[in-house]
Amino acid sequence: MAIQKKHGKGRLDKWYHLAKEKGYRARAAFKLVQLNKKYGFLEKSRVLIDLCAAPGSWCQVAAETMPQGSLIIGVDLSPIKAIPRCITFQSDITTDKCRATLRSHVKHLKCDTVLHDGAPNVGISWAQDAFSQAELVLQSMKLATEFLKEGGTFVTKVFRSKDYNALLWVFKQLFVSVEATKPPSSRNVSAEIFVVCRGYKAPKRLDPKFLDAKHVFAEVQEATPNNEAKVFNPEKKKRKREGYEEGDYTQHKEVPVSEFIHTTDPIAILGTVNRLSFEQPPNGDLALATIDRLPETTEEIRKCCQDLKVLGKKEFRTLLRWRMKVRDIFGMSAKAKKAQDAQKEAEEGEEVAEVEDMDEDLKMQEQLQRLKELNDKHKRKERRKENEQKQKEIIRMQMHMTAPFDIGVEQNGPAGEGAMFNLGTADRAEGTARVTKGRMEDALEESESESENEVELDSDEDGDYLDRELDSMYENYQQRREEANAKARAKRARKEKEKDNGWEGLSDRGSQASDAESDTEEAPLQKLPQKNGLSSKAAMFFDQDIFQDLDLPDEDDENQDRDSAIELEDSPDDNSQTKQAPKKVTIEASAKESKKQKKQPSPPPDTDSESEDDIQPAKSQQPSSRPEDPLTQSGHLDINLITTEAMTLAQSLASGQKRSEDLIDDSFNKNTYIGHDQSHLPEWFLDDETAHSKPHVQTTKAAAQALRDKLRALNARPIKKVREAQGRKKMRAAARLEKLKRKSALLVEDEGMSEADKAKTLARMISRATKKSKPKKAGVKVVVARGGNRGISGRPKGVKGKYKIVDPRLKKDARAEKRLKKKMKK
Ligand SMILES: C[S@@+](CC[C@H](N)C(=O)[O-])C[C@H]1O[C@@H](n2cnc3c(N)ncnc32)[C@H](O)[C@@H]1O
Repeated sequence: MAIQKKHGKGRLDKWYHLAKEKGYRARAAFKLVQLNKKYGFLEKSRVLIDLCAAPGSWCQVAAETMPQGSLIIGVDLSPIKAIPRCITFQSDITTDKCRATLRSHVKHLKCDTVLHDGAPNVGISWAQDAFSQAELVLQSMKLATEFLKEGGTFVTKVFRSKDYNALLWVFKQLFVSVEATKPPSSRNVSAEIFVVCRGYKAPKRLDPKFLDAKHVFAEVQEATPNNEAKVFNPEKKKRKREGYEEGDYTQHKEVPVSEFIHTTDPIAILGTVNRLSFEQPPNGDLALATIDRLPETTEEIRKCCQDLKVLGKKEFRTLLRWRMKVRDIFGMSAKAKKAQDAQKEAEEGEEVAEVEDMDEDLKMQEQLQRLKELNDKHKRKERRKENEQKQKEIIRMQMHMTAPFDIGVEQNGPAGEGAMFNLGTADRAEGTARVTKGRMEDALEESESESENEVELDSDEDGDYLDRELDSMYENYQQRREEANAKARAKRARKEKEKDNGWEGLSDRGSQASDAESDTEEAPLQKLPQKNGLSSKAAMFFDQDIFQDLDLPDEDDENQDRDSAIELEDSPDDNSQTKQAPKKVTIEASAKESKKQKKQPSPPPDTDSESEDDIQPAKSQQPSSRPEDPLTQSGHLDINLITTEAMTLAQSLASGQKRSEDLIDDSFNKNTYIGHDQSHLPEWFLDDETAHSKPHVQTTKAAAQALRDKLRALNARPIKKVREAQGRKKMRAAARLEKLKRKSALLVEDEGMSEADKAKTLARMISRATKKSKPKKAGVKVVVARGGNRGISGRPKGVKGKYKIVDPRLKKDARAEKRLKKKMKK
């Protein structure tokens, strides 16, 4: 019998509930009830044998239906709980023992009916797996022929299979009437059929071939079994609707454990065998005894060996692992053999090259590989950091924030012990020129090629291991912050963009410069300002952006430069000029200007200076050449104060609290020029500095209030569209008035008209001209009865004035009607 889950689908059908209600042990009881209803054999029977009777529901039905005092004997592989008026015992119906027991119960009597409802339980217990269904039927029929009286009935279950016809043929030889039927209580999905054989012919002599499976069932070649699939995918086992394998009479296969250990194909054994036995054969097996005694042979292993058919993947793996261990112990594995050979050779005194086990070797290699990768990763990180530092230095140098000697360019030797970026090394490799040209790729290449040296140089001995740790921790912290905070992400992106832009701009400039001076390949530090005999440090200092804006007038053209963006007002007595100051000092404009200048690097400073000794900072651009003029086309200044700081400044300038010179003075502060080398400072420190180390700009309440008022007034203004519409209206009214004036003048001059008519016409014209257009009549609002408005009575929500609720189909229907009419016309 195939295993059926108690709570499987379809299991708890009406027959199940009915059986429970009636007190039958199985729903199968109704199959017999229905068969008997159709053929009526139970009522006539006095002696009945029920083969494969457990749990005993057929016996129950028989006991209920058969006449009082009838003999009912039930036999099964499984134990059957006692049933009133029934004799039951546990036995295999295919054995002689069972036949003998039956004989002992039946004694001299002959049976009226033999029932057989057996089905081998494949994969549950070896004993139940012994015979295929068809063979079991044949066995049961063998018993039936022995115990049935002439005219007796044999009821058996058969599965639809290729053996079915052969079985029927045999039945027909022995019985007068053979009928196959499927009672309603038998599930449709089940392949079972019940064959009711009536009128046993009771031949005096029965050809044994009739009951020999070999002769009855045709031999069918079996396909090669896939043992691995059986072992590792037991759950994928297909249910055998067509009965069970043939030709294998002893389906229960048992092999000694020692065979499993010895075999070269353990999976085949696990897939085909039912049990691995620890039982000693009659002549004894030493290997088996040893395996049995091994500590590796645990209780779990023994249990697994008991019944292989019920094992899962995990258990099979356990068994295979155990086999490997035992083979190692017995010296049967390749590993053990190698070790043995080595030992043997060593004993023989020969020189033995020790060959390590392959697995160990691999493990070692893997470990080494891992270590190497770790090391490489660390090195790569170090290199990246170095390159970043170099990049920063170069940018700073390009921006003239660092004097060459700060980074050791002016020195011939290395820049010192603790220098992060050793240009001396780069110089040796002809890298300085390229570096100063802004060719970062080259510098990177260079640094790559020198990576090994650098790594060595920058070892932990340099004492900055902790710094690096701190840096990496800070990097991690920033990453975490960026992940959690979109603002931080945006800031980072901005920073990176700025970095990129800055670099490109500088590269361009650098490349332009290098183009200009392309003849000299080796032009070290071409961009370093060397003008007017200034020391490179001084030139660098005055080359900063901040000096580009500053137009220090020459004594000659001092008076001509009054139109420059920031005008120096030297004469406080000149009131008119002082009053004009806020207009002339365009804070926003100059801010924009300086920003622009930052973006567009100023052209190289003029070297045609007259005096070589004078400190001659770069001239600022003349107003005419400025891309943005603070004066608009209308001649007004484009002043747009949008920050409190700007407003404060403007107010203080307007009220005379501050002069433009003060502004210039204020712009020189500790944050203006970062002359010192910051390359050694950690990133987290620099970040913090950029965030907080800024000049503090004073703001006043009055400025804030003025800005607020300004914005309020701005907000109170109608929007452009409305203003335009209002203007158009005014224009139209003016045009109408003009027309009226012209007409009235003509009217007055008309002599043909009486004064009364003139007055009338004039009044009409005036009333027409001043007549306001009637306000549009509020129409009826159409509300479609859809969504929340469906089926409502009363005013729909949010609808004011007149309304009409319309059906959503109204429009479509109206259209359809139109269409129909059109068709009809045609
Ligand atoms: C479907 S059940 C029988 C149900 C039973 N007719 C009833 O009314 O409860 C099939 C039974 O056949 C039994 N069986 C299978 N092979 C057997 C064998 N070789 N000898 C005895 N019983 C066997 C199984 O133990 C199982 O209990």
